Amino acid sequence: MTQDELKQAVAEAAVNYILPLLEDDTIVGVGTGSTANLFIDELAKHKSKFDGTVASSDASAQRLKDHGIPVYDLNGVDQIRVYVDGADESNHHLHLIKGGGAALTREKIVVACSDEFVCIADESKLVKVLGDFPLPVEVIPMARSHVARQLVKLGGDPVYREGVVTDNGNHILDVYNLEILDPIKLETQINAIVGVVTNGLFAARPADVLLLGTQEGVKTIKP
Ligand SMILES: O=C[C@H](O)[C@H](O)[C@H](O)COP(=O)(O)O
Repeated sequence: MTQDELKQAVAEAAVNYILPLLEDDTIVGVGTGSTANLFIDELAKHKSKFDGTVASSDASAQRLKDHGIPVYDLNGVDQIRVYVDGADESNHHLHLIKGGGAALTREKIVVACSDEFVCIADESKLVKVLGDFPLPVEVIPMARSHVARQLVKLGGDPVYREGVVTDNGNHILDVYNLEILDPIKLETQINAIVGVVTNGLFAARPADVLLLGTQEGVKTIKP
């Protein structure tokens, strides 16, 4: 199977995973990226079985609306039953790196409001140690150089993602050459730098389940 076929398989598996959770008043949290897009397309086939969604990006919100699926403002929603999203890397504890599509902050906010986080990814994303994928950090624009200097002190090589403005109006630094042996500690350290909005480590609140697309089928991995 190609990588795209593996992504399609996990998108379908995610819908099958959440179907028993859906009731008339259920709100589904929806992530961002190519894998999440396939999930949205599969979810649309069941749009009569739940209330609506909260999206983690303007792009996903638009795709959901194009399918006729209601998208709610997070501030008007009490409870998100389940959040489904892709990742750039996952270790075996389901600590993740996310933000390759610059949606990390809204993703982390929606995860924080969700009862369960289902991560969907093809097998190329599962790693022993996080950090081969450069860690995205969303920064307030005027703080970009200051934050970059602090990230160098933490051992990384930050690179400004030129031309990218997040949905929140901020910039992204991609931090190369980190060997992330303690993801929870590094997530906390980077978030403590003044000017950082958030970073792409999802370790303090990891995924609850990883549906991993492999050549042997979709595997369900729990920490
Ligand atoms: O900001 C983007 C998100 O964190 C994505 O979930 C992540 O980059 C994975 O995207 P894809 O499914 O396209 O590999």
